[in-house]
Amino acid sequence: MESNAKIQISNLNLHIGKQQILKDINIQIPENKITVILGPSGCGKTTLLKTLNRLTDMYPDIKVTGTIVIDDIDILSYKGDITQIRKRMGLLSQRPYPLPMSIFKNVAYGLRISGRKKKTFLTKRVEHYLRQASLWEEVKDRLRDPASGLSIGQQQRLCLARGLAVDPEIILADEPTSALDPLSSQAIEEKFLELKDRYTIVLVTHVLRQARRIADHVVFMYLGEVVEQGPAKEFFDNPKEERTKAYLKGAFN
Ligand SMILES: Nc1ncnc2c1ncn2[C@@H]1O[C@H](COP(=O)(O)OP(=O)(O)OP(=O)(O)O)[C@@H](O)[C@H]1O
Repeated sequence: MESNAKIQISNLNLHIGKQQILKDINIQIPENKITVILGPSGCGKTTLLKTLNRLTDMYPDIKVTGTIVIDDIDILSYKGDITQIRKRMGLLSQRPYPLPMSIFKNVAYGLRISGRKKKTFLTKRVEHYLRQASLWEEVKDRLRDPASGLSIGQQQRLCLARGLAVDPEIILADEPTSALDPLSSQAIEEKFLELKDRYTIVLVTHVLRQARRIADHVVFMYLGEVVEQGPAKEFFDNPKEERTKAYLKGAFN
């Protein structure tokens, strides 16, 4: 394994019923970098992301083989409490899903379930994570209002704050800007660039321009396979595979 690989995926295969969705995937995801998983619709990006925190456990007809090693633990064969694994990863989905409660409680939720209930502690930490997600200034005077009253872009930043509050090491983001306006998208991208010093970020997107703006490392998938992967500069400036070259030219977006 590369010395700085945070996540090592080896020989990963995933079937849903008889259909093979992921085919012999081998990926090294470097620590404290933004790894972008790129590829056309239906190539398996979201499914791959779901295997990383074992969300695939929820589907009885999914069969997964191979290994996903995170800091020396193969999370696929891990028999302990899966929430311990999931707690190490914050998840951002395409559309924000704030909990049906106040802005404050949304962020405090993760802290509360891990047993931190003291009011003064919660107040400080909620401010801290809202600042980290660049939302504090916009919401500090209405922390008790329902989160559903925020704009979609604000809700996504709230979900980021909620995710950060459980103190993860990894952020998994599935097209987190696809429902956002350009300014809100930019805010999320800038946040990721800032956060990568402290977190390993895995971002699924099919927006090439976004990948060019923020990726350190790129994994290009097509029809359930990894076609090519490597440092972003090399990937964009000097792609090796014909399918990558075609994709970068916009042949099958
Ligand atoms: N629960 C499921 N049951 C059956 N097939 C599924 C299921 N989930 C995903 N698939 C299939 O697996 C393939 C990969 O889907 P996935 O959502 O991972 O692709 P994607 O690259 O994320 O696509 P997009 O960019 O459109 O979100 C698709 O052919 C999809 O139809």
